[in-house]
Amino acid sequence: MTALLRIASATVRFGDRAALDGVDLDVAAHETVCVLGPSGSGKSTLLRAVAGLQPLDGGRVLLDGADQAGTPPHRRGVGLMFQDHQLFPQRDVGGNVAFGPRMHKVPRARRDRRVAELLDLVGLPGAAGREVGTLSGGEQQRVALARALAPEPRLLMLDEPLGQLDRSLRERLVVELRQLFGQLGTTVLAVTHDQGEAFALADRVVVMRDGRIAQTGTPLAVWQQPASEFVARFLGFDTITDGAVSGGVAVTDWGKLPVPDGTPEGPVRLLVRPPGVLLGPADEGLLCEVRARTFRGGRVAVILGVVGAERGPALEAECTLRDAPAEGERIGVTFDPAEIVVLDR
Ligand SMILES: Nc1ncnc2c1ncn2[C@@H]1O[C@H](COP(=O)(O)OP(=O)(O)OP(=O)(O)O)[C@@H](O)[C@H]1O
Repeated sequence: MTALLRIASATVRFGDRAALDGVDLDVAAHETVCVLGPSGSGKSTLLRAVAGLQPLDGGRVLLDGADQAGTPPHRRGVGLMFQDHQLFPQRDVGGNVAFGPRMHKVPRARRDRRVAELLDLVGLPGAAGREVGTLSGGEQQRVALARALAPEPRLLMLDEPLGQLDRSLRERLVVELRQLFGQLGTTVLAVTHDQGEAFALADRVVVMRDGRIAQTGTPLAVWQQPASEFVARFLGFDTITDGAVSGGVAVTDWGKLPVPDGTPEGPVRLLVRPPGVLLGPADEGLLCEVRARTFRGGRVAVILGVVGAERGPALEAECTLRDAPAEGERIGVTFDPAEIVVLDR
């Protein structure tokens, strides 16, 4: 199957620094791919290169198999929605949404029908006559989305689409967006620095670092098996330590940890995901003391120090509020081998 979008060895340099450094990425039709990464990792440059707003210094961008070199942005059939969605303030909602179809000389009656349909879809039925200045931030975002969808782009690209909205609104909109893209069969390439947003929206996530792809996979696969320390820390996992593997176990600051079958002997870097840190009575397993508790939604992150190794790295467990031990309490820790990940160095 041909990818709808193929990015092959894409390279963009600013001076002697590569903002994109040989990036390869395919996006299939109807797929939603979210590009994640810290500030400056090249996410926006990647979108701009696909849109034709940023020339490549090397490599190619293909849409439906056709090399886009020399094709100007407005002929690529891609829709773009930026963080500062920049609605036209002098036009009403309908005028904003109809902008693309008008440029493509779509007849008025069809245009009006399309505007009404799209406003229904984004949850703003009947809003065509409203002034843009009277809309809330979330409503403006929806209008920007309807405007980007109006010309029926073969690829929709979103740059921090929900960036400026408050968290609860973002969480709601991201669910709506996912439903909407599923319903329309839209192919989406989105950029965000917010992992929660990416994981909720994407069929596949791509984590970038310094202009390169650090990891790509389904949200679940990346979450459960971060490939490297960089990806693990970017996702917020800090329970990482060195170990020495021998005979199927790793000797670490946290005692002997089971490692996955096939892990080579010798030094390793290990991540213990919080669900793999199991709490029990103080006389069983590794003796730890609760240093702190942090509330995260309905769960509690329990930060543990190993008794007798106070300077060693902290462990983090995850509990329900009811099961969370109190600060200062001593408990015994055992480890679930399924949650131990060997990281690439
Ligand atoms: N026009 C430009 N001129 C010079 N350097 C640039 C230009 N555009 C981007 N860069 C540099 O390229 C690198 C990648 O930038 P890019 O905007 O793609 O990152 P990003 O991952 O989207 O970051 P953010 O999350 O902060 O938007 C950065 O180091 C940036 O400073």
